[in-house]
Amino acid sequence: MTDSLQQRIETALSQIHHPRLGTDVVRADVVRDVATTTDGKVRLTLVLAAEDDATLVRDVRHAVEGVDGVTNVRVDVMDPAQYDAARGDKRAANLAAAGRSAPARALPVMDAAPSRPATPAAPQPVNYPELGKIIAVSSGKGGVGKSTVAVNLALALAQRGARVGIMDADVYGPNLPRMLGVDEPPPVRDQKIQPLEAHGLKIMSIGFMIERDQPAIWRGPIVMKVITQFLRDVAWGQLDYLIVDMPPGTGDAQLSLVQATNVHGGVIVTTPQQVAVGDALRGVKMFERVGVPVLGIVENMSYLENPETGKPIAVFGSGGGQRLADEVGVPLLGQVPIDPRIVEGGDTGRPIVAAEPNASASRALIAVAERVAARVAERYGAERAAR
Ligand SMILES: Nc1ncnc2c1ncn2[C@@H]1O[C@H](COP(=O)(O)OP(=O)(O)OP(=O)(O)O)[C@@H](O)[C@H]1O
Repeated sequence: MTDSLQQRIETALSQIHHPRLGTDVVRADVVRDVATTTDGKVRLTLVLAAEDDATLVRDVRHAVEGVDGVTNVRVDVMDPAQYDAARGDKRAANLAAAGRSAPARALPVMDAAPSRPATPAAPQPVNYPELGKIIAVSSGKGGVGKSTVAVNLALALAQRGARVGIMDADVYGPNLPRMLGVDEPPPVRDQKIQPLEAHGLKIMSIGFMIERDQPAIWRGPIVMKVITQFLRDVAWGQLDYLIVDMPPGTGDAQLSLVQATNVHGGVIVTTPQQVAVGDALRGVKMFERVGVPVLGIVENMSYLENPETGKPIAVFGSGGGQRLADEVGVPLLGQVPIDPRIVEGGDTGRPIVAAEPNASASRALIAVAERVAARVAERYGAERAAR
């Protein structure tokens, strides 16, 4: 079983091209130490040089996540020198075993800063009252439409008259600039970063800070620093909601992001297939572990609409989102149909709720926003007395 899982992983990885080395990542020998468990957990090390494109991290993770039988993926990123040091330095390993300063566990990294010692301690959550209610949009797996839901949820809340900011914490694939049609370095005034604005939203993205295709390897501590900076040093003004587009997955990085501040609610995005393999459930558990109330589940790509009758065609089966919601005792916030205009709008900076407000998908997303607002109001009071 383990062997065949390993083989399937290798086959999936061999489809990923390594641009700098001109071959696939398996032949390029940059994926090392692939470890699997019988329940489908995978851990591997990706060796990246400073000049490599960080999107390789996401591609590798997505490829492994897509392998049949895989339930959880963890990718540790190291540069070649770190890898050699970590593998060759027995003295450091012995020290670590003796409980003294452990060797640096390389995590995703940006820039060529010297490696820092070990994983950072869990940060103390800081309150930012001016940010309003902080809502983290997450998913157990990549590619389920988490960013799409985050962006359209933010827009629909703004259309209801709320003051809304949206922040992209997805370091491996910051999608917000493309999806919202804004992409320039944010200006800095009075030592505050000014968020960009589009469609009535204030927007901050890690994507604004790095050049497209710029070599960027991300390191855990730096990611945390960027997130803290986004919360603390951005001139958001007074908001009613800050929507955070989280990195996909349910690992330590996600937890520490949620621990940087008091998150008021989590929204889990899933597709009917992901419900079946339990990724969405893990997403719910992740929030529960750190005491973030789960506002509900959004089932995305739930069905296709029959173009003639308008009736739903359940391509991937139906009822999964509702069953999961019942199982974990949270509401199903909505079922968003498959609509090619979502892809088009995402690529051209015109999210569907803004571009086609009457489409079924938009109506579903607007209803999600209404339920989110209602759940938040139930828990914490109305978004603003005057509204
Ligand atoms: N309901 C939908 N109908 C059709 N296409 C959709 C739908 N929802 C999302 N998509 C498309 O699926 C792709 C993945 O969506 P998105 O980037 O929002 O997912 P994600 O979970 O944030 O992914 P990542 O792991 O890359 O961050 C995009 O091309 C998006 O336009």
